[in-house]
Order: sequence, then C-alpha cells, then structure tokens
Amino acid sequence: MCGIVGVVGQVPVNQTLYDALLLLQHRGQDAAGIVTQQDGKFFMHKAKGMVRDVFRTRNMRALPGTSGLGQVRYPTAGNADSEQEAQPFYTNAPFGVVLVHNGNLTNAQALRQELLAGDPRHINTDSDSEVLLGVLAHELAQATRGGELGPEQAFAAVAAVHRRLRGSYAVVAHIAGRGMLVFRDPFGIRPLGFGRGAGGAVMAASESVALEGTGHVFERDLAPGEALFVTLDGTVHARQCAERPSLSPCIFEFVYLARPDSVLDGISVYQARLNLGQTLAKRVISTVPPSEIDTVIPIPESSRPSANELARMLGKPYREGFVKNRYVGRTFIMPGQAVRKRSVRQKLGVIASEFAGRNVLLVDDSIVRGTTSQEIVQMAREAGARKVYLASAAPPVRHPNVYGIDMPTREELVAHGRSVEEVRQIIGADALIYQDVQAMKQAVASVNPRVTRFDASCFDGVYVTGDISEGDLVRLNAERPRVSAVSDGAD
Ligand SMILES: O=P(O)(O)OC[C@H]1O[C@H](OP(=O)(O)OP(=O)(O)O)[C@H](O)[C@@H]1O
Ligand SMILES: NC(=O)CC[C@H](N)C(=O)O
Ligand SMILES: [Mg+2]
Repeated sequence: MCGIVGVVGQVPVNQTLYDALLLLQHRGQDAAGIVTQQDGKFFMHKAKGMVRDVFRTRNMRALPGTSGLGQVRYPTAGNADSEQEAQPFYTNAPFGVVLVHNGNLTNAQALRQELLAGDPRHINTDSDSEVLLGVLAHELAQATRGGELGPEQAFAAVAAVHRRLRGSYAVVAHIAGRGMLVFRDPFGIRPLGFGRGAGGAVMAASESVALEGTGHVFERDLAPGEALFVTLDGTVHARQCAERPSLSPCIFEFVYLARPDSVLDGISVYQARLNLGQTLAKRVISTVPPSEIDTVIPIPESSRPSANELARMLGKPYREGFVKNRYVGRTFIMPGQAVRKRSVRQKLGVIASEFAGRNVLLVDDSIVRGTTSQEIVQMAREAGARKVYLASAAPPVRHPNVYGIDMPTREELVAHGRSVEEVRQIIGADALIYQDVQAMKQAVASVNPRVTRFDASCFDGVYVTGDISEGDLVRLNAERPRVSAVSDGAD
C-alpha cells in the first residue's frame, strides 16, 4: 500500500498535494513525490524519505500549477533503496503522462517483456509501477492513433489496460494539457475515492481523510474497474471500464493499513476496528477466564479501537501501558527486519506501574512477523507483569500477500506452518488468542452490508483475482523489494 492523490484545481495545488500526502503518510514512509502541471509542462520533485524531509521550501516553490498528483511510497516490488523508483513516473509519449500507483502487479515481468518486444518501450527501473505507466501510455496511443484525447479515448485505454494487467492497482495519472485519469482495478482491492473542493476543484485520493483534511467534500469511492476522466476545467466523466467488476477490497486496510478516521467503500475503519474488538472479546472469554485478567492494554497505535471495545465487553479497565514516540514511524512498513526490531523498542516506552504485579491482556491489531509481539511481551514481563496474555484482532497471518502489502514469503510469517500454541511459545505469552477468519469478515462487512467479499488472502490463502499459482508466489517473492545491507543488515 502506498498513498496516492491527484487534483485538478483553479488555484496553485502544490500545498494541497503536500497536505494530502502528509495525511497519507501512514501508507508509505519510504519515498514521496509530487508532480504539478502548468501551461502543459510538468514539474516534478521526488526523493526517498518522509514528506516533511523530501519537500523543502525551495522544492515547493518549484512546483507551480493548478493541477497535479503525488504519492507516498511503501515499496512492494523492485528496489526499496532506489531513488529512481520513487513515484510519480513520467513518460513523454503520447502527449506526456505522469502516473502514481498504489498496489502491486502480479504479471509485471510478462508485461515488461511485452513492452520491450512489441512496442518497443524503454523501462528504466525494476518498479512494476513504471511497467504500468508503459502499458497505459501504449494503450493511450492505440486509443488515439495520432488524434486528440478526450474521455472516450481515455476510457478505451483503461478498458484495454484492465485486459492486460493482473494484480491490484489504484491509479491517478495526468495527461499533459488534457486532464486527470483515475482508475481502480476490477476487484477494487486498493481503495480510491474522490470529492470536490472550493472553486470546483476535484481531488482523488486513497483515503477519505486526505480529502476531508484538505477542505474537500468526499463524494464517493470509485467502483471497482471504474475510471474517471477529469478535464482541466473540473468536469468529471465517469465510466465502468471492466468487463466483470467485483468489489473485493483488501481486508487488511481495515485491520491495520488505513487511518481510523477514514471511510473506505462505505466502511468506517474505526467502526470496523470496534467490531473486531467485540468479536475478539468472545474468543478471549472462551480462552482465559475474565477473572484472570486485571487490565486490557493496547499496543499502540492501530489496535486502540479494538482494545477499547474488547475491554468494555470484558468489563475490565482499559489502561495505557505503552507510550508511543510519535517521531518514530510505523514499524511494519519499514524495509528490513533489523530496523523493524530496533524500532519497536525505540517506538514504545513502558509505564512500569501499569504492569507491576498485574495480569495484563495486551491487544494488537495483527501479528505478522511477530516482531512487535515478541518485544512487547518481554517488555511487559521486564516491567513486572505477573501474567501476559496477548490477543490479536486479526486471525493468524499465514499466507503471502501479492496485492501490495510487503509480506510475500511464508517463512517470514510467524504463524505460517505453526499451531497457535507454537506461536504462543515463540512470542512468550501466557495465552495467545486470535480472531477467527469468518468472524473478522463479518465484523468488517457488518459496517456496510453492501460489501460482501474481501481480499483476505493473507489470512485464508484465497486470492480474489483467482490467478495466483504456487509458481507465481515463488516468482513474486523473487520480485519483492530488495533492501541493501547498508540500510538493514539482517534480512
Ligand atoms: O508482527 P509484526 O511483524 O511486528 O507486525 C504487526 C505489528 O506492526 C504494526 O504496527 P506498526 O508499528 O507498523 O504501526 P502502528 O503504530 O500503526 O500500530 C501492527 O499494528 C502490529 O503492531
Ligand atoms: N505499496 C504500493 O502500493 C507499492 C507500489 C509499487 N508496487 C511500488 O513498489 O512502488
Ligand atoms: Mg502496531
């Protein structure tokens, strides 16, 4: 998952794009980039780092224009260290196209070969998003055949793109002097919505919080497979471009990725997390007698709503036992295991008095590699806890994710090939309680019953695109982001 945003406005948009990227920072901490457009010319600045570090005043001044787009990157393919792979990507033909992508293509290598052989088109990086740009540019050229580009041609190109791409993709592109093209894959795996602001500005973004936090009124999510073409005067054209769209959003967005103040596909992320806490309470009660639990303590940040609701259901005090250093980012989306492990200790401080002599139930939203849980359980014990129970608002993560979350090898997943008891021993807790897969799906779906299917592949091994073989999992693992020994040291 990355965060993407695009705007067509009537006044300069550099600050709006910057503000939107800050609101999406939790979706990607590795690199950030913005392109603006003025008089048919693109102006780009992108680099590795967080939004605040990437854009200095001089960079912002060099981003003029009333339309543009931006991205915060969390690499899922290619090279995590490469400045070149920061987004947006640009190609000069046809017309001049810039693009930002959230998701992961599962047939990027085959498409790369097609582009090199058939078009031929040069791809300068290992990023799947640059391949996506190549395919889009090719299809735009096919749809216009030397003529002008309007909504019809843009939609024809997206329809052709849908026929060629596999995997997940939420995309915002600008076509120089013509307009903004926004589209979502036929399963709607990654989120994407749009809204309007002052003076008829149109913004599309990964999460509703980016729209609302920049003074836009959220209008709606894009349907799976749908495309919008927004002309530079702010007129929005919409079209379903997929043959068999079927909404199956990634359930991990609701568990961990998205901000709780966002609403995605009509589902309040906060309400979904409260519901997960409720259903988890039932599992806890059947595993640990409530009389054995003194307090419920969240593992900040993402587990808070679930922990709060779980405590209410158990009738136990909800207490803060860990304090998050707000200057350390999210650990799960950091590249490399050594840095993730170090960061848990840097990120979370212990309030020892909350643990001394108590039986505590720690709650996390998910346990993936087990890095956080192992450290946290140890910290609770060091602070004097008598018993340390751990509950996870999500079920065991047992399968690789191929749609934009960087956890593709099974070997990395603490729950893969292990029983809950074996995981409990590794983590060192006195009891370990996981959510059940069906209960998780029901808890999230009950917020918006119109969403009946989710991509929950990392929990149940069912890949919604229906085309992922064992061989694909091996190949996709080889394509995952590489982290240099300098920036990590353990992987
Ligand atoms: O089992 P692991 O591999 O450690 O991954 C799971 C942990 O990582 C995430 O926290 P993170 O620090 O990324 O972000 P948060 O502050 O939003 O909870 C998640 O909330 C879990 O705590
Ligand atoms: N997390 C994402 O959406 C990643 C986008 C793209 N696959 C990249 O690696 O840059
Ligand atoms: Mg966490």
